[in-house]
Amino acid sequence: MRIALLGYGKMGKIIESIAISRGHQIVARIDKDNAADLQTLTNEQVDVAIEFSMPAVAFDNLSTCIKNGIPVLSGTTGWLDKMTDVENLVKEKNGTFFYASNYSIGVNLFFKINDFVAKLMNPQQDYKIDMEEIHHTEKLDAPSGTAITLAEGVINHTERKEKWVNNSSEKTDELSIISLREPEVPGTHSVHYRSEVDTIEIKHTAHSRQGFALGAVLVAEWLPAQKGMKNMDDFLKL
Ligand SMILES: NC(=O)C1=CN([C@@H]2O[C@H](COP(=O)(O)OP(=O)(O)OC[C@H]3O[C@@H](n4cnc5c(N)ncnc54)[C@H](OP(=O)(O)O)[C@@H]3O)[C@@H](O)[C@H]2O)C=CC1
Ligand SMILES: O=C(O)C1=N[C@H](C(=O)O)C[C@H](O)C1
Repeated sequence: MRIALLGYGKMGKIIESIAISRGHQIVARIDKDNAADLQTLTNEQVDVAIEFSMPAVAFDNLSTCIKNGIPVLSGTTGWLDKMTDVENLVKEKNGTFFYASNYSIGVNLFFKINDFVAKLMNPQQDYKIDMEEIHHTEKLDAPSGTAITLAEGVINHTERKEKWVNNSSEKTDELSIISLREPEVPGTHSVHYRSEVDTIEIKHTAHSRQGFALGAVLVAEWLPAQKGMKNMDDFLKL
């Protein structure tokens, strides 16, 4: 398959090496210095684009691909306020777009575990719920996209929770997400249910970025045959 990489940083480089090891060809590497080259890419040169860039530029990158008829998957976090615009563009252009806050298979199983635990704990009012995410110090956004997905899972299944906040909170209707930044951490997420007598904790620890990158390449292999807005549940049939 002919792949265009949009964003050639930490993730772009690992995705490149996995894609090549699986027999694919990297036909474009778009980064800050050659960002204008994206305008010239067409679906005759590229089968799929993989976008891991930065919150401020992701929407423009994705829109260009959709306008140029290139199926595109994005892992960039911190731009989701523009998702409705992407949906409208995909409809208008009959395009193909895939988004996941986390491409690791393990994290997507963890999302399902999180939903199950939240449902089970919903009636247990003695437990206070809070979350923590830890990432490397270069991360631009907080809370992480993965933490937001987990928080949405908890809120959807917990009657007393209305919204998440990115600070410590004692309000019953708020779900607190604490974001910590430490050198070299690829991504650790935990959800805690704390009572006077015990704590129940579910936790996912990424040991490297390999799981995110492999997931993105597997989705890229599947995506060109799809149409419309797609996500990990469609891909994994979870
Ligand atoms: N969904 C998932 O599974 C995962 C998501 N992520 C997310 O992916 C994104 C990228 O992560 P990561 O690779 O670690 O970040 P990096 O900062 O290492 O890489 C981002 C790259 O984007 C480049 N860039 C800047 N402007 C543009 C532009 N206009 N077009 C294309 N590229 C551009 C940057 O260049 P320069 O440095 O020169 O500015 C940099 O090389 C983040 O939002 C992160 O949260 C990360 C891991 C997993
Ligand atoms: O920036 C990162 O590194 C990561 N970003 C994603 C997120 O915001 O959830 C996924 C993963 O946790 C690594």
